[in-house]
Amino acid sequence: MARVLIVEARFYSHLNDMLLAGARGAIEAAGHAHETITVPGALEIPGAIALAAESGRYEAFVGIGVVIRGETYHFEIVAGESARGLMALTMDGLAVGNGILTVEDEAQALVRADPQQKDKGGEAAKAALALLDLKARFG
Ligand SMILES: Nc1c(NC[C@H](O)[C@H](O)[C@H](O)CO)[nH]c(=O)[nH]c1=O
Ligand SMILES: CC(=O)[C@@H](O)COP(=O)(O)O
Repeated sequence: MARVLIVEARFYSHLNDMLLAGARGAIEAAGHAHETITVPGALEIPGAIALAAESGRYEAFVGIGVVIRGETYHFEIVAGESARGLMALTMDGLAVGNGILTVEDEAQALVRADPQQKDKGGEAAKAALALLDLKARFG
């Protein structure tokens, strides 16, 4: 049984609740354990995963969050840099799934957060577990 750490940026609680339900459901369906920690925003997710990875307590990680475009360039920074940070962790050999929604509006977020619709939380968890399987195969 693997221990999966979910790192959520709780910027929109109702959306995160759906994303977390999808991610947790996927992890439990695969027979693994999960723990969740919360950070202020998506920009803090990669750093939190890096810190947690150093503990050696977890075999896989899932980033969960929602970034909705506002009026300024900040959307590009938060969306792009959180994704870049997670990709850097993956390229460094960690099993990381990216469940950070980067969307234009809440309607787009709702469809993607809902486990009964696009289930991006569950998708991210499955991606992390797929990388964990590859680590076992190639490790
Ligand atoms: N606007 C959103 C943010 N912004 C906050 C940043 O992620 C970060 O916490 C801050 O810049 C301090 O470093 N975060 C989200 O997760 N979603 C947003 O829509
Ligand atoms: C993605 C964001 O940072 C966004 O929510 C911030 O809104 P604004 O660009 O209007 O400050």
